[in-house]
Order: sequence, then C-alpha cells, then structure tokens
Amino acid sequence: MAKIIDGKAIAKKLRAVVKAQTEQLKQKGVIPGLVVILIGNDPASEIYVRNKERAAEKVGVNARTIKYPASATEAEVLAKIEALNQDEQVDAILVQSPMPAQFNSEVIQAAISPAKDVDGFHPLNIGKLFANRSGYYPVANTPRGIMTMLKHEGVALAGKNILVVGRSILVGRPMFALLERANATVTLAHRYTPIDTLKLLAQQADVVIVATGVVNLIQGSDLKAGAVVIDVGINRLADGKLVGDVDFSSASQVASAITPVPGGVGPMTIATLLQTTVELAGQHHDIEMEQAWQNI
Ligand SMILES: NC(=O)C1=CN([C@@H]2O[C@H](COP(=O)(O)OP(=O)(O)OC[C@H]3O[C@@H](n4cnc5c(N)ncnc54)[C@H](OP(=O)(O)O)[C@@H]3O)[C@@H](O)[C@H]2O)C=CC1
Ligand SMILES: Nc1nc(=O)c2c([nH]1)NC[C@@H]1CN(c3ccc(C(=O)N[C@@H](CCC(=O)O)C(=O)O)cc3)C=[N+]21
Repeated sequence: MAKIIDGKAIAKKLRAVVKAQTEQLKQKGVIPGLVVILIGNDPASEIYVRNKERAAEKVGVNARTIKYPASATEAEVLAKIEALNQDEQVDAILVQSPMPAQFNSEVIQAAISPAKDVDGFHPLNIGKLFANRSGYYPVANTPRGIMTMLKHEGVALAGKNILVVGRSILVGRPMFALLERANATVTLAHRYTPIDTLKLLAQQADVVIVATGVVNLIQGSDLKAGAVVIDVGINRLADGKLVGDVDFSSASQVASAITPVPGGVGPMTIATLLQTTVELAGQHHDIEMEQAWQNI
C-alpha cells in the first residue's frame, strides 16, 4: 500500500513560511496584492478561486477576484489588465484558464506585465524557464508546487525516468522544464500518444505525473512497482465527487507514494500561488527576503 502524500499538510507548512514573509513585507509598509480575473464559469476555476481567497486571507495577502460574464470582450479585459499593470497596489495578476472562445489566450498572457505574471505564462518568463536562465522569474504554480512536494517527500529526481502526461502551458510543459532542470530524463505524453505507448512509458517510469482531465487514464496495472504517482487532474463526477486522472484504488496498491484528489496537488497550487505573489511583491519593492521555504 502506497504512502499517501498529504498535500494539505505540506501546503500548511508552506503557508506558514509565506505568512512570515508577508509579515516582513508589512514591516516595510508593503501588503502583497493579488488580483484574479475570472471570465465565465469553469468548474475547476471556481474551486480554485474559492480556496485561494480563503488561503490568501490566512497568510495576509490582499487578494481580490474580478468576475466577467462569459460574454465579456477581449478589449475590456485587456483594458483592465493595462490598469492593473499600472496599479502600484497590485503585485500579481492571474487570468483563469480556460477562457471563453472569443478570447485569444496568447494575447491575454502577453498583456500581463512580466513582473506581475504570477502564473509564469508571459513569453519572457516561459522563455527564461525553458532556457534554464538564472535569476528570479515566476514559474507556473502547479508544477512548482509539485517540485516542492517531491522535495518534501525526499523523492530523488536526478537520473530518474519521469513520465509527464499532458502538455498544457499551465501544467505539463513547465513541469517538463522543471524536472529536466533537476536532471531527470523526462518524457512528455499527450493526446497523440497511442494508449499502448502511454502504458509502456508508464511501466518504465520512476515517477508518473498526470495532468489531462481524463478520469482513470492511468491504472495500477500500468505502473512499475514502487513508482511515485502525482495526480493533478480535477474532475467532478456526476455524483458530485471530485476525482483525479489516476485510478486511486488500483494505483495505490502498486505505487510507493501517491497524491490523493482532493488533498494532494490542489492545496499545493494555492500555497505556491501565494508564495509567488509574495516573491513578486518583494521584487516590485526591491525588498530582499529570506528564502526560508528551501527547508519546509
Ligand atoms: N490540482 C491543481 O492544482 C490543478 C489541476 N488542474 C487540472 O489538471 C487537469 C489538466 O489541466 P490542464 O493542463 O490545464 O488541461 P488542458 O486541457 O489544457 O490540457 C490537457 C492535456 O492533456 C492531454 N490529454 C488529453 N487527453 C489525453 C489522453 N487521452 N492521453 C494523453 N494525454 C491527453 C492534452 O493533450 P493535447 O495537448 O494533445 O490536447 C493536453 O496536453 C484538469 O483536470 C485540470 O482541472 C489544472 C491546474 C491545476
Ligand atoms: N491561470 C490559471 N492558473 C491556474 O493555476 C489554474 C487556472 N488558471 N484554471 C483552473 C486550474 C485549476 N486549478 C486548481 C487549483 C487548486 C484546486 C484545489 O484547491 N483543489 C482542492 C479542492 C478541494 C475542494 O474544494 O473540494 C484539492 O484538490 O484538494 C483546484 C484547481 C488551478 N488552475
């Protein structure tokens, strides 16, 4: 039986560190400000927005959500982003994805100032990540939170064989870059990966990270004994239950460690979002902060 990785508990530790950081900033008169823009109604986004507001309050980040109906125009959202880019109280801006069809997400992502780009979606920040540049720049919070989790659990990455399933700009691609940077051998699978190939790749992987939104895509029989399984998926079943992309009951028989849904990656995404917000506030006001979360 696998160890169940307690994302909630690790997120709580991370939040405590972030809270200490916000207190340092407050002593210098800075309250970190995060603005989330939600257009339309995506169920996973709504869960995210609700949980984020609660967590922000706990650590002393000033967070607010601006909601637009699904019928909103790109021009009005771009005008709002421009105003937020100029607003001295705002350190971090996030536009929830997916966006309604009339939006070009590339245009929106490039409009957010790279210095306030808390999702790490701006082409400049993505470019730095993939070029493995030194210095500080924001990186997508879900993959970054997963790295924190793997470190906390003592999972070795250098030289390991890692399978990432899903290649979105939100999860799969930055996950690939961070794991490669940690000297793992990384395979990135997607919709065009034949299912038989996907299963063969999974069988060879020391760590399997699944971010597709496909219920039960990976089962216990697909895994190598002792593999570490990170389930990013958030799927709402007809009965209202929340499940991931991995068949938890069979996978937990074969894996050495596995993240549950809920209570795994989700809480880490939120704590990491607050971490990045506080870092951006520190950068914005030129305040040096201790990097205490190295040791959580
Ligand atoms: N827990 C958390 O903190 C977070 C959870 N999520 C959840 O994670 C999931 C993925 O999110 P996101 O990356 O934004 O989703 P996207 O829909 O943007 O991307 C899904 C990816 O999965 C791939 N895919 C789809 N079907 C298959 C398949 N049958 N086999 C292999 N690959 C497949 C797609 O391939 P292709 O590119 O070829 O289309 C695509 O790359 C969702 O359930 C989302 O709600 C997301 C962010 C944070
Ligand atoms: N620009 C952008 N950035 C994102 O990071 C982003 C996004 N758009 N769009 C939507 C997805 C989804 N996402 C979630 C984060 C946390 C939980 C979360 O808190 N999950 C809890 C749920 C607990 C519950 O409330 O039931 C858990 O898994 O335990 C869920 C989903 C971030 N996303």
